[in-house]
Amino acid sequence: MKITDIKLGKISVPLKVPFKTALRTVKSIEDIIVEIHTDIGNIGYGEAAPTGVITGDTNLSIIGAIKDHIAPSIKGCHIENFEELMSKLHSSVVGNTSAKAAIDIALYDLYGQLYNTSVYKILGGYRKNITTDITISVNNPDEMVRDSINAIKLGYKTLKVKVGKDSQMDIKRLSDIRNAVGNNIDIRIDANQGWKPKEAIKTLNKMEDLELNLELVEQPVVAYDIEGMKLVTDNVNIPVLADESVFSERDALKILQKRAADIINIKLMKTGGINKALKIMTMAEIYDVECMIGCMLEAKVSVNAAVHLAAAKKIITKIDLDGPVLCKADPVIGGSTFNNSKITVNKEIGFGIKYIEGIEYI
Ligand SMILES: C[C@H](N)C(=O)N[C@@H](CCC(=O)O)C(=O)O
Ligand SMILES: [Mg+2]
Repeated sequence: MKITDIKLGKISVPLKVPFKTALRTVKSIEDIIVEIHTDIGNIGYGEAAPTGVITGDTNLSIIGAIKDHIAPSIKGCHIENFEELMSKLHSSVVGNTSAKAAIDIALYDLYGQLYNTSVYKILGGYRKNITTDITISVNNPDEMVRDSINAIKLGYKTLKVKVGKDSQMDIKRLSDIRNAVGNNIDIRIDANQGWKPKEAIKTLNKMEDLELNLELVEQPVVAYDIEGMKLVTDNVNIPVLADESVFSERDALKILQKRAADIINIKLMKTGGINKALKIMTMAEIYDVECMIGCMLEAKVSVNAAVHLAAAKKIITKIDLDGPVLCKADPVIGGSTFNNSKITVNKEIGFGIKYIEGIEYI
């Protein structure tokens, strides 16, 4: 199965409500779709999300990286030579992890098609069903309480509450939400790099004193401050999860060796796809550290790939794959089933993506 062409397009999918974090506010998903075509008519689908404030990737940089660097290095190659393809993909250009993720996903799709097997089975086939949390955007406390109650009515048992804009107000946000939802709901919080290390320690210890019963705190401090994150990890009881601090295997190794965080959040847009994510998971296994699998604001093509990875691997114990359920509509035909918090991995060959509505080809 030989790669003959790589086509690119854009999709635009409005969100149900604006998505707000300490880093950005977004009203719609504007992602790049990749189609890798082959000489025998198979197509592999991938998706890249332009999360400039986290990955540095924009739609124009994604298009440029694929057109100018990645496509020329993999066109004409055979899917059978998968290891070689991965090596060419990752050495074609530095950085550009979202562009690489889209290509990696499309290549895994074709690899599954080549061997007539669903990707999650090739990767390990650990389980068929997973349960995601849902993000509660950072807003005024009343709005966040309302959004939390609405999420619980839909059956969500875990809320991922965005904080990090004002630590005093964050304590009120969390107190109000915990009061409103009771103690049977898991609450994890994500500061998206918004606090200073000492501020994070003070805020998290206060939240503990108030018995807010938080499952974990995600990326309390700025991504590059590994010492600061370790300081937080060593001085609070709430488990610390490294998100923006871990893109590469080297980043993960540093965090693991220093014991700077308790859990690692793996996202395909940070690792550059499944192949690199697998290496981070193996390191986490060696250090006996659990992993979350997360997503950026992504539609179902790339989130479906993350579902396959999560379904395949035991080391992933926490799921944050709510991208598709935050959207007003789903333009992707095929793939896993998203029924609010319940996700069932699909069994079709490859990733099972059949068609994507409304692609504007570039
Ligand atoms: C969408 C997911 N629940 C999430 O919060 N992901 C990121 C932020 C993604 C973005 O800004 O697109 C995270 O920080 O965990
Ligand atoms: Mg995060």
